[in-house]
Amino acid sequence: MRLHLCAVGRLRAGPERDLVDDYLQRLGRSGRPLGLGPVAEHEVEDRKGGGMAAEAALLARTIPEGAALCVLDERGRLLSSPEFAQALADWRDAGRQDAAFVIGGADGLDPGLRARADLAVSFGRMVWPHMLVRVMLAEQLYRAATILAGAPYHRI
Ligand SMILES: C[S@@+](CC[C@H](N)C(=O)[O-])C[C@H]1O[C@@H](n2cnc3c(N)ncnc32)[C@H](O)[C@@H]1O
Repeated sequence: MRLHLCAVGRLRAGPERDLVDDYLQRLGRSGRPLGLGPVAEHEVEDRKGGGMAAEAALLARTIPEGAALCVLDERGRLLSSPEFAQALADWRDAGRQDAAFVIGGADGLDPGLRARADLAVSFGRMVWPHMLVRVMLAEQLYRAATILAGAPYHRI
């Protein structure tokens, strides 16, 4: 199952970029034997001030047809890392070819896109900047792969 990180906004060179690159590289290696990956990042930017709806239209173009859709949203479900890993395994085992993980922009995610999601995941009730959410998502995807592989990275 191919994995897609779809985000509003560009992650410029810096510590967050380095962390995302590191976790995605590790995910690429750990995920391959599990049938998870490759991982692709898609960044969109609406320069015309069209708001959430315009961003949703740009994001929608990056989400492959039939992909399992997971949105990141502070109003979403609070999952443990093993529960998140299980969601990935369930989509893979159900024969999904793609899974897309979507991070919104400054105003959040368009309600229509949120309504389409198979899963809305919250990293807590506080609002995080989109670039930190991308780092945390990359780490949780890598952690999920290690959990599914039975590797010792996730110790609890
Ligand atoms: C700066 S936040 C936007 C917050 C916006 N006020 C809202 O209502 O969604 C940018 C994006 O980061 C993600 N995000 C921020 N905090 C989050 C959290 N606690 N859990 C999951 N995703 C979060 C969401 O995808 C959000 O659209």
